[in-house]
Amino acid sequence: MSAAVLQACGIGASYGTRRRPVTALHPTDFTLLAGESVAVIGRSGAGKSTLAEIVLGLRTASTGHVMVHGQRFCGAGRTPDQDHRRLVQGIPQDAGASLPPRTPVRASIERALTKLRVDGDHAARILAAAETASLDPALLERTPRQLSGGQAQRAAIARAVAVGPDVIVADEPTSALDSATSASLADALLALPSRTGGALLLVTHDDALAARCDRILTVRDGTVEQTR
Ligand SMILES: Nc1ncnc2c1ncn2[C@@H]1O[C@H](COP(=O)(O)OP(=O)(O)OP(=O)(O)O)[C@@H](O)[C@H]1O
Repeated sequence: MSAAVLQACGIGASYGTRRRPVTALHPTDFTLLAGESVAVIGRSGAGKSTLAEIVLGLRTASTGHVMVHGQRFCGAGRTPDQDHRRLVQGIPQDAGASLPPRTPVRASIERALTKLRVDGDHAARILAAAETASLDPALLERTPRQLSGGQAQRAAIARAVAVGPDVIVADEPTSALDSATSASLADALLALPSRTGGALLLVTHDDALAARCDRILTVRDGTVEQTR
């Protein structure tokens, strides 16, 4: 059996004021194993992005904590340490959210590697990540504005992979693409766990895409159920 790479232990989130909190995510537990893909589905407003943002360490949980390889990654009132940020990386709905639009992709990835204190040969890492993301390496010299939507999403995948995370969280990464581009990007995404040895948490409204994942977490009104 594969090892647990990420454990969510009672993570929950609320908005509003301390006196009048509104629960967006009830305390929830789940585990991601090495090499597996897990879909997160549910209606609009159910709490999927809230869940994804907590796992990414972008949003502070109001309860619980997240462990990566048995070490505390983030928790209630606590964001990840700079040294740990690289462990979980995101692919957003729109690549523009992770890549500056006017900077060549290679330079943006290089900057991320430096900021996250990733050791080793950065050029080799970037090339290998482009290959994993099925991104033509020539496109690394272009800015996101000079790429199609699908190419820009592959560049965002390459950025996440180059960092060498244990977990990749993708929040509706195909929703802005046409169906053919979306299908080929889905193939690249679903190949990530076996190519990187890490886990993929994939938020999606696409039931067919979710069905291709190893497991499915369904969020209903802030409550997470494991439905497969
Ligand atoms: N910053 C915020 N302040 C107040 N309420 C918020 C905030 N962010 C999210 N919410 C609320 O929390 C709930 C969950 O939102 P979330 O974005 O996680 O849903 P979602 O399932 O990702 O929806 P969608 O599929 O439409 O992206 C919603 O009711 C939303 O209105």
